[in-house]
Order: sequence, then C-alpha cells, then structure tokens
Amino acid sequence: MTDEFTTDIYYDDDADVSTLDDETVAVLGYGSQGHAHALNLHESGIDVVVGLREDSSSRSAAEADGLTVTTPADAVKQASYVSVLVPDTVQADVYENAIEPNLESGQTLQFAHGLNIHYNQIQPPEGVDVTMVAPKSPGHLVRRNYENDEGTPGLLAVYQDETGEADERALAYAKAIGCTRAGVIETTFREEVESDLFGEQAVLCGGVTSLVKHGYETLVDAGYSPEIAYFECLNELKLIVDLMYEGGHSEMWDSVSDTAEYGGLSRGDRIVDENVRENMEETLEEIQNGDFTREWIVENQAGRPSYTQLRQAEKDHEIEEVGERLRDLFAWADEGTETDDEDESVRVQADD
Ligand SMILES: NC(=O)C1=CN([C@@H]2O[C@H](COP(=O)(O)OP(=O)(O)OC[C@H]3O[C@@H](n4cnc5c(N)ncnc54)[C@H](OP(=O)(O)O)[C@@H]3O)[C@@H](O)[C@H]2O)C=CC1
Ligand SMILES: CC[C@](O)(C(C)=O)C(=O)O
Ligand SMILES: [Mg+2]
Ligand SMILES: [Mg+2]
Repeated sequence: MTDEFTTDIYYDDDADVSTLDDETVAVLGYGSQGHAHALNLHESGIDVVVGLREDSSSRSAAEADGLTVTTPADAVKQASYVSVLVPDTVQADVYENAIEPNLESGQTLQFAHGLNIHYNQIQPPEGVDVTMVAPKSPGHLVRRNYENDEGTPGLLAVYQDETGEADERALAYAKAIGCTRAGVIETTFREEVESDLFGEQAVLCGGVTSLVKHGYETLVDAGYSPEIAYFECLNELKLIVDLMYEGGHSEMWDSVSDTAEYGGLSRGDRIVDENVRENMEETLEEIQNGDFTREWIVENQAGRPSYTQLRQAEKDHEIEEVGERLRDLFAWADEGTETDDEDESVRVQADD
C-alpha cells in the first residue's frame, strides 16, 4: 500500500487469495465481466459455480470452458460469495427472484458496478457483506491481461461490512481476478458509480465517438476522401491514446511534430470549449441527481425504443462501413507472410 495518494491503493502483497480457500464463489452471468471473473477465479484455485438461466445462450460457453453451471438461485445456495455480473438492467429482477430468497447471513454480495445499490434498486438485508470489485476495463481485457500475467486496474468499495472481513475478502477476490497485479484503488459506491457513468458518457464512449464523427464529417463534407478522414480521425486516435496511456499528455506531445503540438495546443480548447464543459457539468448533474438512471430504467421498461434507434443510427453511420473495409486491409497487413488467395486480392487493391 502507498500513502502518497489521496486514496489507498492495494497491490498483490496486500491481498491473500487463500482467504477464499474452502469457499465457493457464485458468478452470476457469463458475459463480458462474468466470463473473465469466473475463469480468472477458477485458475487462481478458487471454487467457482456459474449461475445462468436454464435456456441461457452463455451456458454452452461456460461449460466448454470447464466450469460448473447451474441456475442463479442454486448458485447462490451453493456459494458463500455471490458476484453479480448480469447486466445492470436485470440485476434488480435477478436479485428479487434468485438472490434474495437464498441469501444467508455471513454471505458476501458483490458487484462490479454500484448502480443498483447506489440508486436503491437493490436493498440488501442486514447480515450480508456488500462489496464491489470493479475492473476499470472491458471484461475481455480483464481475461486477456490475466492470461498474459498482466493486471487490470480496479476499484474496491465496501457498502456493508457485517462480518468485519468484507475488505479482506474483496481484496482476495480482486487479487484472484488479476486486479491487484496492476493496483486496486479504494473508493465508495457513490464515487464509483457517478465517475464511471460520467466517464463513459462524456469522455470514453460518448464523448470520443461524437468527437470522431464530427471530425470525420467535417473532412468528408469539405471534399476529403472518406478513407483519409477515417485514418485521420479514428485509426490514428489509438496510436495517440497509446502514447497518452504510456506517458501522459507529455509523452504524446513529445512524440508528435512541433507543428502538431503548436496546432493542437492553440486549437484544442477552441474545439472542446466552455460550451462542452457546461454540457459535461449538466451531464454530471443528471447522473448525481438520479435523472439519468431514472431515464434508463423507464427506457428499459418501455422495451428500449430510444436505445434501439440510437444504436441503429450509430451502425448506419458512414464511418462504420468505411472502417470495416479499411480494417480488412489492415488485418491482411498484420498477418505478415501468411497470405492466401483472398489476401492476395486485397494486396492488389492496396497496391493500386
Ligand atoms: N462490460 C464491461 O466490461 C464492464 C461491466 N461492468 C459491470 O459488470 C456488470 C456486468 O456487465 P457485463 O459484463 O457488461 O454484462 P453482460 O451484458 O456481458 O452480461 C451478459 C450475461 O448476463 C446473463 N444474463 C442476462 N440477463 C440475465 C438474466 N435475466 N438472468 C440471468 N442471467 C442473465 C447473460 O446470459 P444469457 O445468455 O442468459 O442472456 C450473459 O451470460 C454490470 O454491473 C456492469 O456495469 C463493470 C466494468 C466494465
Ligand atoms: C467504459 C465503459 C465501462 O464503464 C467500462 C468498460 O469500464 C462499462 O460500463 O462497460
Ligand atoms: Mg467503467
Ligand atoms: Mg460503466
């Protein structure tokens, strides 16, 4: 642990996987996070049972991966530690029907995102520890990093500590899925939920895709080719973000040309200006006052009409079709010498 930061950060030496020896962890859901947690826990020597619906489309994958699968209700009965990794929108329902009737004092109820607890969609009983281990990464990378002996940073929070061991047990879980290899930051449910929702809406997912689309459209509308616009505004973004990830903004600015640095520093705040900042503050307020979550719950109750429309519009955007064609060319380039007939035809087009 280090005391140089405002929060506690835990690493492998601060956690002990054997805390969960002789226990069974129920992983409910086998999607993005579920498959990663279940497999990493299993390979860390922990007894895992996966809870899925009888007709679940994930059942065959979990079984093929060598895991024991049963229903969510039965998994909760078998386990002392319950990790809720079904989508946020069904957690309240799964809690009411499969978890709550089978919960016993001393068990741990754990989440990877605090939405349902923080916005009171799930109200756990006394006697049960309620914790969160939230990897700050898509689940598929949680798994890939673990397999590569690398870690995934995560957040840890304790909402209810009835056993006096909630923290220690959550740390053991975080270590078993590979998070303490990279570092686990102690936080609260409120901080995790509000910052996570804000990050994905304003910057990571919503903000960045809108920025890319606006950049792409500006170039294409001005007569530049869609392929050039795609590479400039989307493909190269990864390379720039990789530099920021490795060494912060400084490493990125050091690596690009002086022309790019001067242009970026003098123009960046003109593009993402005070209006954007005000929009960000409004978005954060909707998260803090619960408006976003209320809207999302109603949207789900109504069968997701707006979500479906927004998803389709995003899929139909020209940049998706251009990107698909161009990524195929790059897939060929990545395959090196293993060319086949199909690859050769791409090579001709690429050379043309
Ligand atoms: N996606 C991510 O990378 C991240 C997610 N989180 C959090 O992790 C949690 C899980 O999210 P995520 O991994 O994206 O979820 P997914 O959408 O990937 O979960 C799908 C899994 O849940 C099962 N499932 C869906 N509905 C039900 C149901 N009603 N009853 C039982 N099982 C069901 C599905 O099985 P079936 O085949 O039966 O539909 C499938 O196995 C959420 O709290 C999320 O906020 C946190 C950090 C990152
Ligand atoms: C950035 C999106 C995320 O918050 C995540 C992968 O961390 C999510 O909810 O999927
Ligand atoms: Mg997140
Ligand atoms: Mg999230």
